[in-house]
Amino acid sequence: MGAIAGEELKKMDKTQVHVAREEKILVLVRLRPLNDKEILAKEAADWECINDTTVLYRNTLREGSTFPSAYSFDRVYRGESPTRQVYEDGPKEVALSVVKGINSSIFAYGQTSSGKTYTMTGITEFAVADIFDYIFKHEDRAFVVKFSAIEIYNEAIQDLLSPDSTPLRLRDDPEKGAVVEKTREEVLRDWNHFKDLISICEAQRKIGETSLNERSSRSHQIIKLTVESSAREFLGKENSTTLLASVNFIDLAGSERASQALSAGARLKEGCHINRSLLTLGTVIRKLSNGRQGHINFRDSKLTRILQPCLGGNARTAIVCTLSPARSHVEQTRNTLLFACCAKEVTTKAQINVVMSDKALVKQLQRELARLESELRNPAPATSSCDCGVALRKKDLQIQKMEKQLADMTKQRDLAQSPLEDFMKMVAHDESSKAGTPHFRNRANKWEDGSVSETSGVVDPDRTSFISDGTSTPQSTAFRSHSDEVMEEVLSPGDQSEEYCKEVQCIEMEESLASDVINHDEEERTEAETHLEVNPETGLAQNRNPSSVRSVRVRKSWSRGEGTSTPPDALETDYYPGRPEVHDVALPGLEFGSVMKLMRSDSMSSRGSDSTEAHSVGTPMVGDDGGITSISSFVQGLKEMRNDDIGLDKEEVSGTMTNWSEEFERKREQILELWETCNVSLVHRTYFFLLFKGDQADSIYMGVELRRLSFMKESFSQGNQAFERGGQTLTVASSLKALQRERRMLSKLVGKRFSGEERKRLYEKFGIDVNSKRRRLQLANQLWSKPKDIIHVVDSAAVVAKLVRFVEQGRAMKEMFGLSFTPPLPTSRRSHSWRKSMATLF
Ligand SMILES: Nc1ncnc2c1ncn2[C@@H]1O[C@H](COP(=O)(O)OP(=O)(O)OP(=O)(O)O)[C@@H](O)[C@H]1O
Repeated sequence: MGAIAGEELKKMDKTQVHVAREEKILVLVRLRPLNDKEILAKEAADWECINDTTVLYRNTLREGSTFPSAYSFDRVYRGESPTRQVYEDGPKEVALSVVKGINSSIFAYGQTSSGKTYTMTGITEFAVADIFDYIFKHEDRAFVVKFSAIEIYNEAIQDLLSPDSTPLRLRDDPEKGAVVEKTREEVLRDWNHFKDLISICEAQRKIGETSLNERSSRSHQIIKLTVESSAREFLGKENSTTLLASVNFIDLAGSERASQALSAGARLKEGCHINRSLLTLGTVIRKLSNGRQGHINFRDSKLTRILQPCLGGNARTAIVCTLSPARSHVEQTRNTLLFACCAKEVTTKAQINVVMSDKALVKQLQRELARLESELRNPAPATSSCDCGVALRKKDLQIQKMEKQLADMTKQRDLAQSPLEDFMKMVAHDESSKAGTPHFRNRANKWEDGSVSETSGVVDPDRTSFISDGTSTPQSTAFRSHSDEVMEEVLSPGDQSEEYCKEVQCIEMEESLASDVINHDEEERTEAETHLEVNPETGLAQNRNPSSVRSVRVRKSWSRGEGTSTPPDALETDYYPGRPEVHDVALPGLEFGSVMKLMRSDSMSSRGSDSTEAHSVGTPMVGDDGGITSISSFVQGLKEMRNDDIGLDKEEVSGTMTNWSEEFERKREQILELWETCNVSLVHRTYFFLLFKGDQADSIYMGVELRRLSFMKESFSQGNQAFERGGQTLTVASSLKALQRERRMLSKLVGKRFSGEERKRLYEKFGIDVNSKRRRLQLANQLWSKPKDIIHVVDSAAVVAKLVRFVEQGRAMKEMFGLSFTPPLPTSRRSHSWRKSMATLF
């Protein structure tokens, strides 16, 4: 079967050619008169058709019922309405669709004894008569009408034309749906033949007596007429086509209450099957009426499988719902009406079914092909405008796609730019701070000249500085820990405001550290809290809750304060592809590698410095941002210093070579002391100490370090600023302040890097009471504090190395960084016990 095509179809008038017409199921309601039994029982007729479409429940005794009393359908029929009228008003048109190649179904639904068989018998006869009539009137067409009939009895399919009671099988056909196999089909010859076949069916159909119906149908009966027709003029020709459709006349068994039908035994069993299959039908109809949402359980009964095409498929369908008006059946009547209400919402999609001969099909396809080829060769104006439309639509799609790509790329660019812009702002701020005009603003708190809003109360646990409301100047509210007090005299107002800005900028990075503090054990919490003790001098209150510290943290800063020369390049490892991860020394919160890169490069250019920050060595390695420099930046700084003319000549180098072992010890002692005097970063000391252990190739670095430190010491002792490379300056105070900050940062790592047991051993080793408060800070303060005690030095280096995740790899590391200045000479291994110490310490 297929769509309408072919010569023959050209003969059909336009109204006949409806392809896949969608329409609602036609629903009629027929009210029968009270039967003799009901009259005898003086039953009241509670239902009445008040017009052609509405049936009304008239029971004054039941007023106040929640059920509706009026129901409307396509047509309703009162008891005295003849079946002919019922047929003519709707089922006729539906049934006669079959002669035009459209499948159709008419079925009766209702409770037992409501008049289904009475109605369907009439409708079937009228329809067949009309079909015959149509055939007689259309002599130009050759018709073939086939008759078949089945019943579904107790969920078994029986052929009503066959005496064989063997159940028929139901098979799923991909095109036709459920097909009953081996059904006997009779070609109808005439009216009489039809009547004979109907008689056979009536004789075969299971009828039983119940208290409600003497001749109660105990099965669902389906009479099927299949109508084929072809135009006579094309018969036998290769271009002939055939219209093929079926009409089903379905007389359902009636729902019944066992108590009312007084059924028992076989009747009761039949009733169960009937009710179950009708229940499935009701469910299917209800789901279909809801718009086919979800699974529809057609396969739950043979009835619904067979009826599937009638219920929303390729068929026109009419349902006649039959009712008993008797008061005793009011519930069953209501159920029927509810079914009818659902059914009228169900839509079917019928189409004309055309069967083409193979030859006709080939010819049809050839014609279609020729037409398309001709269109291609000679595009009509209409066609070309159509092409233009298609091209335009394509272009539109392309534009839409490109616009989306553009939007995505813009988003990506903005994402990449935002950290850069942030940094630019910071740099700008840095510059303006230097110029003495601090004007930093952060998201949470508006600062002007270093003040902060009342609600914020920013507390930096590291600097233990407190910033209060606008009435308190940074100077007056500066709250310092004991270690910061020494800085008092060196902080100018400008310095302070800049420092505050930087602190806020640092907050984001420090947040991770703070959260470590918060999330660690109680000991850690105690330390963090005691860190924020009230300044007894100012008596200013402050927020001591670490979580409030976190809440105001805003942004990481990569700028550095003056006097702190450690570069903010803890992620410098990004510039050393392939470097073992173990060399990366970065504090928590420094995982913004790409951001760092951007900021770093921009920072340098904005300052007009020639890599100043990356080249500074030896000064405290924790900047204002709290970051600890990486080993790579440390090495970079060493190389720069080595390459510069700092007064070392070859004679000096070669002279020291002669007795290098002694020279090394001597220089190392000096360096250790100078580190302490000049407040050199503990991380720097650790790197240097662990990298340079006595190889002659190290001599140049030892010399450079010694000279640099000596110069620094001299400058400090004269009260001058020690210069750092690139114009950076360093004072005793600023170097000490940075060193103290570094100690605090390191103290926060103690809980992360060492287990509880290891910490306990460390406290004991460094003479710290394991139950004392702020013992981690005590430990950090102890590190590298005894330059003359080599055991202490070795232990300190081991602790710091672990805190910053530096793993000494001796020569391999140095060579990797290209630190050998002179060709390697035979090494005289010193008996430094640091390795041993590292192993036993933790
Ligand atoms: N509209 C009607 N006018 C007059 N008599 C009717 C009408 N409808 C039904 N009857 C009569 O009511 C009785 C029951 O009808 P019928 O057998 O058609 O009911 P049914 O719904 O098919 O019952 P079941 O489901 O038990 O088979 C029959 O005697 C029939 O003649």
